[in-house]
Amino acid sequence: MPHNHKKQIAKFYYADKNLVNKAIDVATETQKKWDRTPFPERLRIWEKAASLMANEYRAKLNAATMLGQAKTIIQAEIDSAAELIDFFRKFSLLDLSFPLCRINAYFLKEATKYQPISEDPRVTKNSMRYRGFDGFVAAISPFNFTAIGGNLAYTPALMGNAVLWKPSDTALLSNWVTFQICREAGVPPGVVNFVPADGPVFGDNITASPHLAGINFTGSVPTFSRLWKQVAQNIGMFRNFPRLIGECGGKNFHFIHPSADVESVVNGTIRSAFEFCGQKCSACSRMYVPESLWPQVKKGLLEKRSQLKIGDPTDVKSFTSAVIDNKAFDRIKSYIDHAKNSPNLEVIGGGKCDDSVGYFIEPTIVQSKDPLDKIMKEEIFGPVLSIFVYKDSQIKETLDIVANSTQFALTGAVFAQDENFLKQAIEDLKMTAGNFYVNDKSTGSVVGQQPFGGARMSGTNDKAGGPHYCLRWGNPQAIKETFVPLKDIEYPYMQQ
Ligand SMILES: NC(=O)c1ccc[n+]([C@@H]2O[C@H](COP(=O)([O-])OP(=O)(O)OC[C@H]3O[C@@H](n4cnc5c(N)ncnc54)[C@H](O)[C@@H]3O)[C@@H](O)[C@H]2O)c1
Ligand SMILES: N[C@@H](CCC=O)C(=O)O
Repeated sequence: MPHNHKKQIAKFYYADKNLVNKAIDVATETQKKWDRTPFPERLRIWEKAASLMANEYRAKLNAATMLGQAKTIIQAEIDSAAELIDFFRKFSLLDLSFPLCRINAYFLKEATKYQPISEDPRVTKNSMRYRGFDGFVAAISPFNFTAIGGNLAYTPALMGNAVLWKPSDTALLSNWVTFQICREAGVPPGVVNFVPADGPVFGDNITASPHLAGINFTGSVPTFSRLWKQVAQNIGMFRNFPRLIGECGGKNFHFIHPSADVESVVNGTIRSAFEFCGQKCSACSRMYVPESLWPQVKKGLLEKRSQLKIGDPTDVKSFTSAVIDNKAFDRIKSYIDHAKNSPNLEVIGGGKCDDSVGYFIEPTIVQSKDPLDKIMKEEIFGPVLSIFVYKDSQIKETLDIVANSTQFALTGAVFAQDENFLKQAIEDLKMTAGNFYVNDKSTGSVVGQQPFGGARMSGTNDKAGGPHYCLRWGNPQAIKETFVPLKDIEYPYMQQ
């Protein structure tokens, strides 16, 4: 769908301040009833939604993701089929009240089966139950993963919350399809409220409501920082301390050791940097290569890059398509222009940008003589890979630059066959990534296998797709029941 057409549809359906506030009222009211819906019933609905996504609506979801977000066939399948279904099915197997256990969900059950100690069950019974929050949760999702939108809105809902889901302007179609499927599966009206809106209109109004109980955000650092500040400014006004979860950007690295397998390095880097035009928060965007391997790595990267077909996402031969919109096009192009104009930088592959029929940017490789140039430090969120070639004698110093030159800590990878080096690198780079890869690319986490999230300015690291994530949306209540009469106010030592 051409972007300006999407914008027109979006404007037509955008919620204004009054509609956002109406949705808040509906959610706050619905929460009370929804929270009383027993877990087995909620689980049946989630299972049904996953089944609809996996069968009847799989093609529709994938097509919506391809048309709306310009994902190729394989990228759409990874996202709006596989990952979205995994979020629903793996989380829906989290059964808090019945001993239903399946292999994929066993770790979730382990995390939630804890019950407090009851020293003498004839006298007292202690238990813990999970409620939703006393208010509403705002789920604010990014354009780049249909699955992330589904997870942000429906995991809090599974835990008993009522949600306002604000989709991204540029992912409306697939997110709407997800919402419709969930309604068909039986999620009652008012539990998840689909509220397309201008970002600031939505953000300003939810943070002005006393009923805001949580924000489940994925997107850029500036947007999350703004929301956090607004919550802080209004802190005396809320009924709860709103729970803030935010997964943000990255400047993800591939560090190559002289002992690395060059073929893995080349293939892993091309895929990580250029799949979906580098518009994955985990995409490799900076790379550090030793001088001794540079001729082979450079040859491999340039050869593979030149074979990539960039075109219509519905063409099975396309590796990637256009970037998401004109704003992204301008931002990415400005970094490529910077590379073309800077004496420290050289564009060694790609570099062409053409917005005549779509926002097309060639997969671009830039070599930087300066490891601290902004192109090596800032998130670009596009198909631009920046490379610093280091002297083999300066591994330690280069690792230090990898660890401390950006504000982010989302994903990173080291490639090496030398086991002693790997042991050392895992320690030296400990704080650089929430998701760390050894001899593998920095993208492609799978729900339940590599729980996802970064620290530092990359986010609150609550690990979507892992056992702890659900608990962040639960509001546990400890209950003590006493079975013997309370007969006295005197303490035992007074009775002698
Ligand atoms: N860490 C992760 O798991 C992860 C995953 C995907 C994307 N991302 C990050 O997301 C970014 C790309 O996504 P994007 O371009 O959609 O991000 P964005 O920050 O521009 O938008 C995210 C969402 O916030 C909304 N928004 C904008 N201004 C707002 C405001 N003032 N109040 C409330 N909501 C507002 C947008 O409309 C959108 O729905 C990148 O930085 C990427 O790294 C991170
Ligand atoms: N699950 C994704 C990360 C999502 C970010 O956009 C990956 O690891 O590729």
